[in-house]
Amino acid sequence: MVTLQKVHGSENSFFLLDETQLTQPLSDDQLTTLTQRLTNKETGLLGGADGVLAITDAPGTAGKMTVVNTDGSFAKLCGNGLRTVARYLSEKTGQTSFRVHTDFADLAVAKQEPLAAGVPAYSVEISPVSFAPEALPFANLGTDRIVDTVLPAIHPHLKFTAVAVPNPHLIAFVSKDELAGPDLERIGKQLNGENPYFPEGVNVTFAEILGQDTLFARTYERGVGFTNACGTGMSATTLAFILTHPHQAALDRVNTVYNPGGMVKTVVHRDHDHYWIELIGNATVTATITLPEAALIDGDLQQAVIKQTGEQAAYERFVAALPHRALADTLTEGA
Ligand SMILES: N[C@H](CCC[C@H](N)C(=O)O)C(=O)O
Repeated sequence: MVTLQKVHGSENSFFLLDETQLTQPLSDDQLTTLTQRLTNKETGLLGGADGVLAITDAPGTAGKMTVVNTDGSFAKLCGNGLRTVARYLSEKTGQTSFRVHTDFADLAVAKQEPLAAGVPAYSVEISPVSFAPEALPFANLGTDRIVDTVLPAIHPHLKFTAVAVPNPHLIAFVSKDELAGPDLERIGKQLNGENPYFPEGVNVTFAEILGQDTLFARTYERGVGFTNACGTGMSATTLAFILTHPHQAALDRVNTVYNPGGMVKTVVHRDHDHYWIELIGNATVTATITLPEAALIDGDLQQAVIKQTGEQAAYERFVAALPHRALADTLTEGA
């Protein structure tokens, strides 16, 4: 039998699968097929999800995280998901501070004080960070560095920042009306379909500046579409905030980022010539799913035994008490 978890960070939801339970790890094709099956909002389990987080052994770290978007594409990193993987590995190994392996870096993670009763929290390292065109990749935009830059091919007057953390992000600071308007979806769809600018797609975030060190972020994700939150997106956005609005944000200072699914904290650090971002937020397990290994491999979900954990109620109490809920509630994607 195999047990998966249904998890979320800021209501950005995933199925978490510890592949070390399996007689052999899944192939990339099997993981892609399983992800599309499990996460489908109509035919998947528990109303679907935004992706799958697969854990495998990795020498010298507590384990490796592989991220698959709901469309089956692989992602370089997932900030909200990494917090739930940190919790899973902490509870599995008893460690509270350790590293999780990804193809691009071994990332430091640590258990934090709960955000509220029944709302466990973890901090995770978001890195490596790069503004280089080949890191996103981007091309055909008339520049090899996009920081506070108008990109007429994408929007007539918004100023964008593009950064890989290491998955690709394109960020603009906008008004409240623009945040709720049609442009985010239009740009998200344009740059995640066939296009000469971001050939591998890009996560697009619009953020409203609410005050010093305080943002509201909404993301149209590569490989998913709108989600309630994007951890790497909120991390990249606070780096862009510091670079483009130096009177309202600063390195090594705590930022609060509200999103349709809740809230996270970030701190942007700079070591010599490179940035890294600390992302702190909830790691909630809403259910466990148990089924025979063969049924999992075959995508036969009929046999799945589902147990709710009861944690969602505590998370909803925490979110209900947050400021800016009115704006969030107008933007929440079905949980
Ligand atoms: N859609 C993203 C991966 C998930 C990132 C997001 N869910 C997060 O929390 O960082 C990509 O393809 O780069």
